[in-house]
Parts: sequence; structure tokens; C-alpha cells
Amino acid sequence: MTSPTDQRPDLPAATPVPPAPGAQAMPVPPPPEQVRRVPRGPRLAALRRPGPAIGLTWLLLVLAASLTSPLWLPYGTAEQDLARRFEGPSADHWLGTDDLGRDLLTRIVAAAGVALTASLVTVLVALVIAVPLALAAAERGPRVERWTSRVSEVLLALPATIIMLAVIGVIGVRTYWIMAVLGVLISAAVYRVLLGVAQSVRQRLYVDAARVDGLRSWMVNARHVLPGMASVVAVQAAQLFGVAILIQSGLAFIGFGPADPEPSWGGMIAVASRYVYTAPWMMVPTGVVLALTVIAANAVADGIAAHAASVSGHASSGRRSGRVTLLGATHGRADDVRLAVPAGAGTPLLEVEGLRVATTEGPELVTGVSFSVGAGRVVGLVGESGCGKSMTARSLLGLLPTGVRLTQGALRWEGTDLLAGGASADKALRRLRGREIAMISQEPMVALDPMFSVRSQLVAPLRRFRGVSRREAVGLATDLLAQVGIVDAARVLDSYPHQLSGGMAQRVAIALALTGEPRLLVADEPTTALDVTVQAEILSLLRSLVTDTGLSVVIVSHDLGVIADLCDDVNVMYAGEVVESGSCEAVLASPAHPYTAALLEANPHVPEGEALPHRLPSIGGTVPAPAAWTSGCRFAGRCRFATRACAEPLVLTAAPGVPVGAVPDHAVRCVRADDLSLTAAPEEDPR
Ligand SMILES: Nc1ncnc2c1ncn2[C@@H]1O[C@H](COP(=O)(O)OP(=O)(O)OP(=O)(O)O)[C@@H](O)[C@H]1O
Repeated sequence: MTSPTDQRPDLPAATPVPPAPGAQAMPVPPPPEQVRRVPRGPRLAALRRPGPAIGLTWLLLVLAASLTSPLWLPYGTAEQDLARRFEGPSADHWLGTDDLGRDLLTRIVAAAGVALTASLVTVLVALVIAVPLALAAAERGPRVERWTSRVSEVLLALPATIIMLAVIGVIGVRTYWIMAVLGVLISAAVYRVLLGVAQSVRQRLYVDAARVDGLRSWMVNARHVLPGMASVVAVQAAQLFGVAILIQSGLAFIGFGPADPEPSWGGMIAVASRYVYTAPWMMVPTGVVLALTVIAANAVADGIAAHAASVSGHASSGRRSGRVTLLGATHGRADDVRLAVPAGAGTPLLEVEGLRVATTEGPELVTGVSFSVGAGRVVGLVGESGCGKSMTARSLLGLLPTGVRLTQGALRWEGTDLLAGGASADKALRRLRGREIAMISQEPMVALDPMFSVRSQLVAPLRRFRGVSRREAVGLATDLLAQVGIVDAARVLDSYPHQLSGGMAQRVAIALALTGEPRLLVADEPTTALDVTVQAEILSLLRSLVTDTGLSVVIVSHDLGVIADLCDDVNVMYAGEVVESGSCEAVLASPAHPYTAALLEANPHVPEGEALPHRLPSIGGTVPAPAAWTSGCRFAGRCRFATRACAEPLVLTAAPGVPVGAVPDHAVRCVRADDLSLTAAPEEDPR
């Protein structure tokens, strides 16, 4: 294949300056110092703060005292000494005695066992219900979420106290069962919190990456979503534990706790309250222990929350993902002019035809997009922000955001229509994701799971895709890292994502994408988040992968320089549709659509040796929102050449698209394409 730079039209230089031609076949090794030396593993500083540490110590102390009480408590819980009623602290009774002369310390410690374990039952029941439901609702999207949320609303609307009293009326005072019922009732509130977290974690790029790796949904949940929710689950558990202790004590206080002489904190406070004027001390030990235990649980919750916040910098959220379903498979609206990009010689690897993407209840986001990708070809999608580039790219992997669907179109992989018969795009593409089609995104740091080392993130898919042993997978992971230009592979293998620089993380993300030996790589603005020199290195790496391995690439970019540097073919997108497509050389050297021409004029890069323009031309206005698209040319409102004819819908007059002059493989969605000469210097706006 000809080097992309050889084919490059005489364009202003791209932002990332391509290296010398000889260097193109070689991945550029990054400097070793790109691996940041930061401490490994989670930082527990937040849990070492006095509040959470003291809280945890208190809870452990109470638990240990309760478990070991038969070994060291000198009195029995029911042992009475009527001669020593209402006593204050003394050497014999450290915390005093109650109305029957029973040792308060003994009874408090004995009651702690039931208080803690029954509260734990509430927590476990609530989590066992709420966590799977939240995971399922976040994964399945609005259809399942609607049901689970309705059920949770019903549970939340129920009067919990009355229900618990009714349950006690039926089953009697059985503390563990009552606390289990409390767990069921409270699970609705926990579910609401966890659903939000699960939805947010599912939007992170590393979850998308895991799906691209071909992991089944339960594996994605277990390996990536659940660990991402762990801190919130822990906070909820700690808080719920405190609430459960309070509710349990409240029930015992009003007489629905263990019957005397069995001790319970609530029951002991109830007895003490009867003598609050004559023997006020009796209230103090139990009240203080109860209060301290609840405060301790909350302090631990705060500590976990602070800890989570301190490490969240390594796990910021990324793009959303979700399921997509093909709603229909017919094409051909009268206004559909489909522009086709040549795939080069031979059968295209991937053909996209008449792709339409829409929100479930809102407007269409992408309409009638068609292009094809030949083996070893690099196809660009370029346009302003919001033009539908990412939606188009993500459709190729079945990774559209929740609430967004592929509604129409054909996706043909080596000639086979993956969506034939109305198959779900998610299911159809699952077998290709990772193995045939892989993806890299603009935020490599969030594309890697912060919980796992590079070694573990590479070894797992390598073993799955290539069926090799762990040892072989480590060897292959080292080779892959070398292939993407990482020289100190051993050190990087043992690093966590937060220990890598942006460029290094993108190299690892590319290595991860290559684990399944894909033939097509979808790169969604792979250099946007990187600084200029690193951008050039990553582009050089992609270029060398294409030339060395025959990889095909669909690259999304808003930078014409990147497109000119890397692509064989280009699709210029505007407001959800392709307005111009063709070979990079043809489109960029002879733009036929006023939008393409305007984009080129607004390109901020000046060819070497040329003077900087006094003022950079810009395109007035903004891309219209999907709901505001008209049936005519969507660019007309910003186009200096627009006429009345531009307001009319385009009718398919030639297949595919409308040919431009004598330039082969070049199509444009513009009724004035034939009478405009856009390669000439732009005129002043005539209006
Ligand atoms: N989750 C979503 N739900 C509904 N609409 C969305 C969602 N995500 C994006 N959109 C809309 O879809 C349209 C296309 O967005 P898309 O992200 O594909 O644009 P883009 O060209 O890739 O822009 P950028 O370069 O900023 O990513 C935009 O109008 C955008 O507001």
C-alpha cells in the first residue's frame, strides 16, 4: 500500500507533525520517564484519619468484646443482686447495675452480639437485593429500569414501621427475621443510590473496552462494574448498619425486642427511662454505647467515602455505552442521498449503508450514512463537534449510549449483512467485537480499568482470544507492548493505569485493542487528549500498524491535519449526515461541498514558509441541533452559496451520491456542486 503521506494532497501541515518517512515503519519508543513513579495500590490515607480509624476500632472492639464475653465477664446476664440495685460505677460493677442489681457492662456486651449481627442481616439482605437489580437495570437500560424503578417506588411508598409491626404480629418477636424484612424494605432506597452509580460506571470507557474485548455481560459486571461501585456499596453498607442498629433498638424500646431477662440495648434504655429521675446514671452506659456505635458506623462510612474520593482521580468517567437494537432494516427515504466512499480494490472489509441512529424518544442523530472500509485502508470521519462522528463510529461496534439506537441501515462484514432479519446490533456485533473489530478512544486513561495492572488487563483478553496459558499470555503481552513502542515492557506490565502518562496509556490501550488480532480498528479521536508531540507519536504508531500488519482503521477526528496525514478515504460529516466523501486526496485537494471548503479554510495550520493569516476564517453559526434539521440542505443556514434550491430535499439522482465533475470516487451532497468552484480562494460573503 502506498504510504498515506505519499498520497497526501498539498495541505497545510497537520497539528501532529509526522516524523520523517523512514521512521514511519518503526513505532516511536516513548521516553522511559513516561511511566510515572507513583505509589502502587490503593491509598488508605483517608481511612487512617482519626474519625474513621476510631470508628472502626470501636466497632471491632464491641464485636470482639461480645464474642469473647463468656471468657472474661464475671457475671451472668440474668444474675441479680437486689441489694445492689441502681448502683453507679464501682470496682465490682464497672458501669453500675440496673433496677434488679444486674451488671450493666455484662448486659451491654451481651446485647451487642445480637445488635451487630441482626443489623448485619439487614445490610446483607438490602445489598443482595439492590446490587443485582441495579446492575441489571444499568445494563439493560430503560426498559428494565422502568420496571425495577416502579417496584422500588412502591416499596419506598410503603409505611415501613407499620409493615414491620404487622410482620411482628404474624411471626412474633424474631429479631433476625424482622431485621431481614427491614432489609427488604430498605433495599429500595439502596437500589436508587446504586442504580445511579452503576449507570455512571457503565459509562466509563474501560467498560466499553471490556465489551469490545468480547466479555459477556455478567463478566463485565463482575470484573469492571462491581469493583467500580465497591466504595459506594461500602458507604451504603456502613450507613445502613448504623440505621439498622437504631431501628432495632427503637423496636426493642417499644417492647418488640428480646424478652427480659434477655438483654437488648433498646430494652435496657426503656427500663432506664422509667428510673430517669431516681437513677439517671442507669441510662448513661447503654445510651453512650448505642450512640457511639451508630456514630462509629457513620464515621467508617465517611472514611470510605473520603477514600473513594481520593482515588477517584484515577477512574474518572468516560463515554457512555449501552445496547443497541435494530428496529428496522429497510432503506430508502426519498430524501436519502447516500454518499459512498470507495473501499479500494477487492471486497470491502466493512460496508455501512444507510445507517440511521436515533434516540429512543427523540430526534434522529445520524441519517443515511454510507461508507466502506477496504482491507488495509484508513477511513476518516471528520466534522465539527456534534456532527454525529462518534455515533457513527460507535454504531460499528454496537456500543451506542443508553437511549440511543441504530434504527435502520446495513452493516456488512466481508459481504455478510450483520443486521439481516432485524438482528440486534449488539448481539450481531458481539461476536466481532475484540476479535475482528476493536476500538480505541480519546481518553486512554479512562479506557483502562484503574483497578487492574496492565499485565492483568492484557493477559485476560489474550487468554480468552488466543486460548493460551497464563505464561504464554504474559509473553504475548510483552510482545504487544513492544509492538506499540513500549521499550520497558516489564515495568509497564506491572504498572497501574494511574502510573502511566497519557501517551503511554494510549499505547497500552492500542495494545489492548490488538489482543484479539482485529482486522479493523475504530479510533475515536485517539489523539485529542494528548499533547502535540505525543499525538505525532501515536499517529506514527497507527500508521506503522497499518503498513506493517494490514490493519484497517476508521478514525474519527475534527482535525483535518490528522485526516490528511493518516487517511486514504474521508467522509466529511455535517449535522448527522455525510456531506462529502471520497479519497482523501480528492476531497481535501478539491473540496466540492461548501462545508468541506469552509473547514479547510478554518484549518489553523499554516504550511511551512507561508505567512500567518491576519485573521483565521471561521464558519459563522453553529451546527443545528438534531431536532432543528430541515428536509433541505442542513448546512444551508451557514452557507454563503445557499440559494432557494438548497431548501428543497435532495432527490437521489445518481447512484451512489452525486458525482463531482470528472473526479472519480468523490461524492457530494450539494445541489450546487457542479456550478461552484471551491478550490479557488474564497470570495467574500455575497449576502
Ligand atoms: N447519549 C446521547 N443521547 C442523546 N443525544 C446524544 C447523546 N450523545 C450525543 N448525542 C447527540 O448526538 C449528536 C451527535 O453526537 P456525536 O457525539 O456523535 O458527535 P461528534 O461529531 O462525535 O462530536 P464530538 O466531536 O464532540 O464527539 C449530537 O447532537 C449530540 O448532542
